[in-house]
Amino acid sequence: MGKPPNLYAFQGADELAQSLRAYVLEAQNSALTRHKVFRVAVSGGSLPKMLAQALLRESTGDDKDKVEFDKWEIFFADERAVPLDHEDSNYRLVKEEILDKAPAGLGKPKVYAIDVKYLDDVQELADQYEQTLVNAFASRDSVRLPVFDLLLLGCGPDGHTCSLFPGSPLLRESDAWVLQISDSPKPPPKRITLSLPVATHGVKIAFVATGGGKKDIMKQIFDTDEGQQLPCGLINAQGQERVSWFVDYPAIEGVSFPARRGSL
Ligand SMILES: O=C(O)[C@H](O)[C@@H](O)[C@H](O)[C@H](O)COP(=O)(O)O
Repeated sequence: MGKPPNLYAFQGADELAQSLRAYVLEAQNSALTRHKVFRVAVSGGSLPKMLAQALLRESTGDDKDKVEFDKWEIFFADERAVPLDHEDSNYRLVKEEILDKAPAGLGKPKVYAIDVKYLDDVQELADQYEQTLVNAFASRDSVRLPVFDLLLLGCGPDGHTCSLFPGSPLLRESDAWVLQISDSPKPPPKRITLSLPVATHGVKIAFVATGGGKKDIMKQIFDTDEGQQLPCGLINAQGQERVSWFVDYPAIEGVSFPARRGSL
């Protein structure tokens, strides 16, 4: 039996962002020591904004507190089947919130967007994105699953994460790396998403969930058996101590699972 996931709770966004920065940079530094590149998967929703608040704040000047974007490879944990400049695009969100605002001194990451040639065929869009991962992570023959150094995920009010929704047959996928969805309960309906095995195999997996709107689902995920069957709960169960949640106090109001408050 491994250890349970880590639940870190903060009074407000600023404290959360500060600790999220320390956590991401620790993951970055250890990945760079291991293989000179930092491979990250990011979600949409409120995450890119919080990530910007974490990464674009002033450095402490410490050697370890340095964002090295030129060594980052950014992938999408899920993406909507829309053009890259569309208001629903997660790529656009990450670009506008983080990349366009990053000072030049941090360097430029390599960003793996979806291939918009395939927008009309979501299965092909998913297959092509899987091929992008195959190429980026070397040949699939030698890699059973792509192992991201860090996955940065959000948690929906129904317990979904990436575009893996509660009760979806996609949760039973054990082979494919990237899946298509044509009837997402959260609009827009057409999306691609990493599969559960890929989402749970990260070296580190972080969830960011803030606001009182998350407290009911947080209670379910952390305090009930049924919650462990929800997509976020499945990642908690399989990822164990590799999973860390960054939440604010309103999001864990009434949650019994022990949270570490105020710092990592
Ligand atoms: O593209 C998406 O729809 C997201 O990747 C989705 O999985 C998101 O992370 C959650 O819905 C939480 O969203 P919030 O952080 O905005 O609550």
